[in-house]
Order: sequence, then C-alpha cells, then structure tokens
Amino acid sequence: MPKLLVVDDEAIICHSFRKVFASADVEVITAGTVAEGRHRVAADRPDVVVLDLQLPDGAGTELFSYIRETDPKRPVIFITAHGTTDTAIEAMKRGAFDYLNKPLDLEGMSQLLGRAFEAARVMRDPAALPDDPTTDRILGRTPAIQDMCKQIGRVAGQDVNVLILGESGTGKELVARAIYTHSRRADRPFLAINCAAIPEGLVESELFGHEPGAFTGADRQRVGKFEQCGDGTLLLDEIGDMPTAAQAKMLRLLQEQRFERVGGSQPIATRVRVLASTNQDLDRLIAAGKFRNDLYYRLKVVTIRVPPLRERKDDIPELAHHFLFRYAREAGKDVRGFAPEVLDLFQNYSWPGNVRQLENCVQAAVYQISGRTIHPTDVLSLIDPDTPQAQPPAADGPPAFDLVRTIERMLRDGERDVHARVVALVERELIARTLGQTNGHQAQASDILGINRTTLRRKLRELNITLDKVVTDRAETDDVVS
Ligand SMILES: Nc1ncnc2c1ncn2[C@@H]1O[C@H](COP(=O)(O)OP(=O)(O)OP(=O)(O)O)[C@@H](O)[C@H]1O
Repeated sequence: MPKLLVVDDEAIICHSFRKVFASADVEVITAGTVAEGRHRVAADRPDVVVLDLQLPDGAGTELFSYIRETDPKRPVIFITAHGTTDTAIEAMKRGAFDYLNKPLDLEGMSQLLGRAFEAARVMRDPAALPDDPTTDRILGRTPAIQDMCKQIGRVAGQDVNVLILGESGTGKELVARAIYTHSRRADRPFLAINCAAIPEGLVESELFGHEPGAFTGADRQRVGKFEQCGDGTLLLDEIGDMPTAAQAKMLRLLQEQRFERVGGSQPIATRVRVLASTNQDLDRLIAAGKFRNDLYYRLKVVTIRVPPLRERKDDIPELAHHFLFRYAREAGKDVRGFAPEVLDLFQNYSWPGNVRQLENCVQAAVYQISGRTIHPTDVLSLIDPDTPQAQPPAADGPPAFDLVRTIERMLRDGERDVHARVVALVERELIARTLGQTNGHQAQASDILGINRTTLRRKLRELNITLDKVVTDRAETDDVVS
C-alpha cells in the first residue's frame, strides 16, 4: 500500500489528509515537527511527503534538504501559508514536486497527490530490459522487440534526446522508463507531462513556468517542469499535441539549453534530458502545418519505433500469461491459465489497442471468472467484435471447441457457472454455423433455428458474433433490435 507522510503541526491538516485518503488504499502517517518527520522518513520510507514550511522546531526546508540527501527522487509537496510562497518556489527550484496553498482545496489536493504517487511509482518501479529479472520488464522475444531493446540499450547511456514513436498502447511509456532506468541519470528525477491532457493555454506555463502577471490569472510566479526536473529526465508524452508557441520555445531550449519563463526575460539554463513520444504521424502534422519541421529534426536524431502487437504476435502468449498472473495475484484469485482456444483467438485478433488492450482484456477476464481457467466465452465480449479476425470460425472450418473435453476440463478445474458458460459456448457455435450455412441470411437462420429474428439479433449481440457476409435485406435493416 502506498505511504504518505504528512508533516504539519496543525492537527486539522493531518486529519484532512487522513479523511481524503481513508478509502483510497493509502497509508497516511503524520508527524508534527522536523525531528519527528526526519525519524518517520527514515523508519517508514514514505512514497510521498507533504511538508509544512513552518514547523515548531524549524523550517520545513530543513527536512526537505535531509530528504533530498537521502532520496533525491521522493516527491515532496510543500504546504504554504500566506506569505511563504516564495520559499516554496525556491524549494521547487531545488526539486520539490509541487506546493499546496492553505486553506487546502480537497479536490486539488487529491489530484496533486495522485500525480505524486504516480511519479513515485514510475521512479520506484524501474522498467527493465528483458534479460533483467527485476520489476516491470519489457516482455517479448520476437526479433521486432529484441531489436527495439538493443536500441534502448545503445541510447540509454548516451545523453541524447530520444523520440519514441508507436501506436497507442504499444509500450512507449515503458520504453521511456527503460531508457531512464538504464541511463546515467537513473538516480535523478523522471517526470512526465502529457501535452494532450493539459489545456492548450497552459502547456507553456506547465513546461517553462511563468512570472507574475504573465497572463490573466498568473498572480504568482510558477516554476515549470524543466526547472523542477533539474538534471533529470523529462518525458514529453503526446508531443504531436504540443501547441505551436510551446513548440517554438522547445526548439530554442533544445538548441541552446536555455529557456525563459512565460512573461520572463531572464534566460534559465537547463540540463534536462528530453524524451518525447507520440502515436501521431508527425510527417502528416508537419504537412498540415501543425508541427514544426525544425523541431521534428531536432527530436528525431535518435528515434525508437515501438512495433504494434499485430507485428509481433508470437509475443502474445508470454504477455497474456504475464498479465494473467499479475492480475490473479492482485485479485487474490487462483486463476491458472488459458484454454488453448483463447490463445488461438488472441493470436488471430488484430489488437488495435495493442498491449494495453490485451492487458485490459486479460485483467477483465480474471476479475469476472469464477474458475481457474479463462475460456473463449470469458474474453469474446472483451474483444472488439468489428475486427474481422475476431469472428468465429467459418461453418466448414475445424470445430472451435470439443464440447466433451471442455465440459470435462471445467469440472476437473472446479469451475463455477458451468451451465451458463457451456450453454453460451454451444449457442455461439450453433448460431455461427447456422449463419455460415445460410450465408449470413438472418431470416433463413431464424427459421432453421426456430427462434424469431429479434431473439437471433439479441443473441448475436450478447454472444458477440460477427459475420463475414451478412445478407441484410431492407426489412431486416428496419428491424428493431431488442
Ligand atoms: N513489451 C511489453 N512488456 C510488458 N508490458 C508491456 C509491454 N508493452 C506495453 N506493456 C504494458 O502495456 C500497457 C500500455 O503501455 P504504455 O502505457 O507504455 O503504452 P503507450 O504506447 O505509452 O500508450 P499511449 O500512447 O496510449 O500513451 C502498460 O501497462 C505497459 O506496462
């Protein structure tokens, strides 16, 4: 369970944090003085620290210095009272994660803490290359993924900026973390910013900070991610969505290793290593005038392409088992494996959402089943039925499953809900094959099956049956699906 240490002498503040995180599976530890805070940091090793600037036996910045010395990566958030913001900004320049103003806004506070826990997780759980037995490994043995890992190994130790390209869910963030983990900056911070998730007008300020009065609402100075990151690594996720003004500033930063805060005129030097990633086609964005060509050329000196899952299907069984064991452990369930038909189904599917979709599919199946084995009926509704590869086998193809073997296995594995699941398997097979015989003609299939068309359509939807050739006459198109 993640641990949060709150160092504040006001009981009401400590109480607010306990209340906000009561239901969030976060252990909240509190301390009222610098000395006690120091003890708690050493004894409890919290993931995130929230620190009041003014404590009875000294300044919060004293404790902050101690934390920076012992673990420079641990996110620290300051609580500032009126008039202490400048000190908080100074702390940000020395690498604090952020600061909260009193009185505390509970919603803003829980969002900020969520980001801090995520940053702590990313830095704590290093992403590793396949031959490294630790933590979040990049799994896969296909040549495509092995080549990618070799490339990561080659560039990680060099201090160059890297552009990571790949479809959504292919593992770009994992690649960025692996580069960081294997770099000389692994003991420095790793921060990520998603350019698509920040309102356009705020991206510049988020990255470079701003001076008071830089724009309406900028009443105080703000330190941006580049200053905050020090000599760490910054991932600019979804860089294709970076607004044009921020792109111009980024270009200058990459050329000169300097930037100015928004509304400021004093150049600030930076040593941050920049990793950028996108799932967009940057060439197309350049052609459309949405992305700067010169910035692209600066970024793409070292480019890593993360292959889509459909181009490395041989990795699917390993990934699927990895997610199965991970989520079975998380759910506290004794799920042991996949029926062979499931792996066939996975191999024949195109996975438009890539590894993330496979992960979500396995996770959902693990959570919803009651037995020890995942069967086709447990995953079919989780795979996009419109993708041709997800279709049931043709009527004249090999049998999709052996009914007797399947029933025997379910009983042997001590599975539950056996009746509903076997009936669904049989129904699916029967309907798919009947429609195969009628060449997709639903009216004829209803006649053969002896069920009305509305029921047939409902079953098609419930059982996720899609058809190669559905003969849809006008009357059928007008039917209402119940
Ligand atoms: N090769 C891999 N081995 C193990 N896990 C992987 C692999 N590739 C991706 N994953 C897992 O798949 C999920 C999605 O990966 P990630 O978030 O890195 O994708 P992404 O390309 O950054 O996605 P997006 O473009 O949507 O942000 C994560 O949980 C990640 O750990």
